[in-house]
Amino acid sequence: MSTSPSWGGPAWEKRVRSSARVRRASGKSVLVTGAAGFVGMHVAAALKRRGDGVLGLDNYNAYYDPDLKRARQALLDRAGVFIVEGDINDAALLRKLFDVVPISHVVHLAAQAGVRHALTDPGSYIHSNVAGLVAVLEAAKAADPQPAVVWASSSSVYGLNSKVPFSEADRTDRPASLYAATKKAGEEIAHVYNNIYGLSITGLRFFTVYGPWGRPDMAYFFFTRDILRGKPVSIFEGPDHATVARDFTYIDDIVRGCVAAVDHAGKSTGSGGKKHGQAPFRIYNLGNTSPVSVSDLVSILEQLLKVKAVKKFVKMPRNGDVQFTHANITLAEKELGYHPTTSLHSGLKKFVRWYLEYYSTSLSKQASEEDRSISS
Ligand SMILES: NC(=O)c1ccc[n+]([C@@H]2O[C@H](COP(=O)([O-])OP(=O)(O)OC[C@H]3O[C@@H](n4cnc5c(N)ncnc54)[C@H](O)[C@@H]3O)[C@@H](O)[C@H]2O)c1
Ligand SMILES: O=C(O)[C@H]1O[C@H](OP(=O)(O)OP(=O)(O)OC[C@H]2O[C@@H](n3ccc(=O)[nH]c3=O)[C@H](O)[C@@H]2O)[C@H](O)[C@@H](O)[C@@H]1O
Repeated sequence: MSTSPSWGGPAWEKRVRSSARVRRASGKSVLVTGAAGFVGMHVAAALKRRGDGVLGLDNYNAYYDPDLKRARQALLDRAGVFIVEGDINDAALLRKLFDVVPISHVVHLAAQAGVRHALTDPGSYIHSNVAGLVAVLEAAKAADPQPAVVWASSSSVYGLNSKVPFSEADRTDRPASLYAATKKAGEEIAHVYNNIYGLSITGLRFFTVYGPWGRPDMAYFFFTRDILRGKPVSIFEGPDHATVARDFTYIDDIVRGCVAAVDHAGKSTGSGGKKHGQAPFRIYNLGNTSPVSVSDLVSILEQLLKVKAVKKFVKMPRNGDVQFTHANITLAEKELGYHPTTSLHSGLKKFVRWYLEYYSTSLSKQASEEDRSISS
C-alpha cells in the first residue's frame, strides 16, 4: 500500500506560495531550513519583518523539547511564515519547494547541533550535517533560478588550535568533536558545489549563540534551570585548573550578521568574490570578540536570578569540548558591516527575563531530566 506524503496538494502549495511572497519590491524570497530552531526562528522573523518572502523547513526532531520548537512555529505562523514539516534529506520535497516558488536565497540552519551529544548519537550528525547539506546543495544546484546559499558552520571547526583569536584563514584540520568534523566537512563540500556548479555560498562560523528562545541543551540554559532548582552546576576546567571560556554571542547580533550575509551573497566584491565568472565562496566568523569564562557566566546568572549556585568545579571531560574560543571578526566587520553590540550581561538579562516570564511558566513542564541527559 502506498502512503501519500504529508506535503503537496493545492492547499499546501497555496500556503507555500503565500509564505514565500515578497512584500517589498526589493525583497528576497528565502527558504530558511531549521526554522523551528533557535537561530532559524529569529532569522526567519527578521527577514519577514523587513519584507522578504520567507518559507521555513524543519523536521521537529526530538533532540530537545519539541514543544519549544512548536511554540517557535506558532510565533512564526502569526508573523506569516509557514514552516513545512519535513527532512532536508527528502530530495523530492526539496525539488517540490523549488518548483512551487522561485527561491532567491537559502539560509541553511537545519543541523544536528551540540558538541557533546555526538558521543551518544554520532549517526544523527552524519544524517543532518553531511548527507542533509549535500541534499540541500543538490536541490539548490538544480533549481531555476539557482539560489545563493548562506549556511551555518561553527566556531568548533577551529578545534585544537591554540592561537587566538581565531581568524578565517587559520587551521581547521584538527577538530575535537564529531560535530566539528561534520561542520568542517560541510565547508569542504560547500566548496565543491561552488567550484563545479557555480553556487554562491557563504559559510558563517557562529560562536556559542545565546538568548531568548534558546536551546535547552546549552550550558547557559540548563545552568539557569539548575540554579533555580538548587541543583549543582558543573563548571569545566582545563588542565591545572585552566579557565574554560567562550566567545558568547547574543542572538540579535547573529541575526544581523545572517541578514547582512544574505544581502551580500550576490555581490562580487570582497573576499571570495566573483573571479572569471565564478560565483563567490565566502566564510566569516560571527562572534563577539570578548570571551567570558564559564565561571563568570555562572556568576552573572547568580546575579540576575538572585540565587546562589551550587558550584562543582570539574576537570573538563574528554567530550569534544575545546577550552577556549575567541573570534577575530575583522572580515565580517569589513564586508558585512557586522558589529556585535551586546555584552554577555545584558544579553543574559534578556534571556533570564524570557525564561522566567515565559518558558518556566508555560513550557518547561517535562524539560528537566531529558535535557540534562543530552547535555552531560
Ligand atoms: N546555537 C549555537 O551556539 C550555534 C553555534 C555554532 C553553529 N550553530 C549552527 O547554527 C545552526 C542553528 O543552530 P541552533 O542553535 O538554532 O540549533 P537548533 O537545534 O535549535 O536548530 C536546528 C533546527 O534544525 C532542525 N533539523 C535538524 N535536523 C534536521 C533535518 N535533517 N531536517 C530538517 N530539519 C532538521 C531541528 O529540528 C531544529 O529545529 C545549526 O547549523 C548549528 O550547528 C549554532
Ligand atoms: O560555537 C559553536 O560552534 C558551538 O557553540 C555551542 O557549543 P558550546 O560552546 O560547547 O556551548 P555549550 O554547550 O553551551 O557550552 C558552553 C561552555 O560551558 C561548558 N560547560 C558545559 C556543560 C557543563 O556541564 N559545564 C560546562 O562548564 C562547555 O565546556 C563550554 O565551555 C553550541 O552548542 C554548538 O552547537 C555550536 O556549534
